[in-house]
Amino acid sequence: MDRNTEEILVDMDQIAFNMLKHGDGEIVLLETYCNEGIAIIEINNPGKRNAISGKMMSDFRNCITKLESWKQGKAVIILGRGQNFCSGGDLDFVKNHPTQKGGLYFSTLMRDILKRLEQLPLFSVALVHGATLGGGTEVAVACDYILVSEDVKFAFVQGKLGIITAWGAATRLTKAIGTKKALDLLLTSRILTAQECLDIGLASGIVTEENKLEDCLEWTRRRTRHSCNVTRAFKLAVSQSNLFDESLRNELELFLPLWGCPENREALSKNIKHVNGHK
Ligand SMILES: C[C@@H](C(=O)O)C(=O)SCCNC(=O)CCNC(=O)[C@H](O)C(C)(C)COP(=O)(O)OP(=O)(O)OC[C@H]1O[C@@H](n2cnc3c(N)ncnc32)[C@H](O)[C@@H]1OP(=O)(O)O
Repeated sequence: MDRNTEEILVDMDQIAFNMLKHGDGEIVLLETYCNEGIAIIEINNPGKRNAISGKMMSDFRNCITKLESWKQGKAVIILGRGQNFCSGGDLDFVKNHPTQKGGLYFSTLMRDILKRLEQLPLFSVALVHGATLGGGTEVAVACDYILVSEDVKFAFVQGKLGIITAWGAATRLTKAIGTKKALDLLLTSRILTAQECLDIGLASGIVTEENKLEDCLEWTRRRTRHSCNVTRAFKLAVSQSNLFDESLRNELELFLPLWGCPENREALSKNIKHVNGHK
C-alpha cells in the first residue's frame, strides 16, 4: 500500500464523500417504531435486488451516525425493501473499479460502518429475506441477531467471484458458528435455506414470509422490555467482552519489543533468585 493510499484511508469522511457519486438506491432510517426504542434501517435499490452502491454506503453511514446520538434507542432492525434483503455490493462498481484502490475505498468504508454498527449501544437484528448474498451476508453477520424469513437464500458467494470477504464476515462468522462450519460456508458458497441457517446457529429464529416485519417486531419487543439504560448497558457489556481477543493480541504486541531488550538481557544475566532460601 503506498503512502497516498494510506493517507486517504484514514479519512473516512472523504471516502464517504467520494462514494456518493457511485450509483443509485438509498439506505434510510425509518422512525415508525422509535417511540418504542426500535429503529429500522431499510435497504432500497429495487433495480439491483438491493445491491449496495457507493451512494448507499454513504447513506448507511449517515444512519449509523444518527443512531449513535439517539439516546432513547434500544434496538435497530435492518431489512430490505421488497422481495430481497441485499444481493451484495453493487457489481457495477466492482466491475468498473478493479484497482486495489477501488477495493480499498469500497471495503474500508463498509468495514468501518459495520464496526460502528456493532459498537452501538442498541442491539441489532438483521431481518433477512429473499436473496442475501455476498455483501448482504456481511451486513447480516455484523448484527447481533439474524432472523430469517422462510424464503431466504443466504450464501457467501464471494469465493465464486474470486474474492474473499472484506467487510469482516469471515471473522464474525467464525466467532458466531465456529471454525469448521464457517470455513465450510465460505469454501462452498452453498445457498442456505431458512431452516439450515437456524440449524447451523447462524439465525436466532424463522419468521413467516407474509408477516416478517410484524414477527420480527414481536421478537424484538420481547428483548426490549427492560429500561433503556439497562438494555443499552447489557448490549455494551456483551459486545465489549468481544474485545478479549483484541486485548490478548494487544498484550502480545506490547510484549514483543521488550523481549531481548537491554533491560531484559541485563536482568537475565543476573540469574536472579526470586525466592531466597527456597528448597
Ligand atoms: C463486494 C462483494 C462483497 O461481498 O464484498 C459482493 O457482495 S459482490 C456481489 C455478490 N452478489 C452477486 O454476485 C449477486 C449476483 N446476482 C444474482 O445472483 C441474482 O441477480 C439474484 C440476486 C439472485 C437475483 O436474481 P433474479 O433472477 O431475481 O434477478 P436478476 O438476476 O434478473 O437481477 C435483476 C437485476 O439486478 C441486477 N443485480 C443483481 N444483483 C446485483 C448486484 N449485486 N449488483 C448489481 N446489480 C445486481 C441484475 O444484474 C439485474 O439487472 P438487469 O435488470 O439490468 O439485468
